[in-house]
Amino acid sequence: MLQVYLVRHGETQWNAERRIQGQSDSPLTDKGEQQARQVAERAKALGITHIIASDLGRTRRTAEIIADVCGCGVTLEPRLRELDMGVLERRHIESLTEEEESWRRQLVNGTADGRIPDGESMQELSDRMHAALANCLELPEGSRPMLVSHGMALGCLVSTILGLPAWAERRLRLRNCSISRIDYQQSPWLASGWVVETAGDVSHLDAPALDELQR
Ligand SMILES: O=C(O)[C@H](O)COP(=O)(O)O
Repeated sequence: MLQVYLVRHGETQWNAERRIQGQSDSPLTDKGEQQARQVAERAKALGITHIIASDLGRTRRTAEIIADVCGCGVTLEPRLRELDMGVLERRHIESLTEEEESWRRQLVNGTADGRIPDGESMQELSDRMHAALANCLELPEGSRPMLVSHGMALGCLVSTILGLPAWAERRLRLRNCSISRIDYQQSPWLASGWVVETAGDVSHLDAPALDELQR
């Protein structure tokens, strides 16, 4: 049975400032670096063999820290990027006009084909995340990969594995440096294929990220 571990990157400067990132980027905070080091220790204990990361800076940095401790390389996978948040990227979430907030709420409240102007729909996000995940099935027998990605991207992947439509209301919170596990299996008691074993585990972290305090 193939186990795939999913990690959201460490806390960034814009996470802390509640600024929309999407496919724009900001550096990890000191806490984000600390979180990444704690994920790395858990990854080593789990016997992670491959680190596959979104090519954005915050995920690359998180992956590098994990890979250094696990002694493996990092493969960059652009399909693991965060949802493209279009014209609202870089904007502080409290600064949005009513119309701009309505665009963002379409993504949060579940609207088929909802998107921010110049951005991506949740269905488009789901399609590319599942394509990136499917590549893990090509890894050598006995591999144990860890995918380093983003909050909405991983939330969409886990939700769709559970059978929700990509545009379903967002009700799964994945904290910075949380670890989720999905298995590809043929158990007689579960649907064949991908199943969710754990979601959003933060037991390896010793301090909440700012976004936990803000929400
Ligand atoms: O700000 C965003 O774009 C997302 O809501 C969170 O993205 P992140 O997981 O890359 O921080």
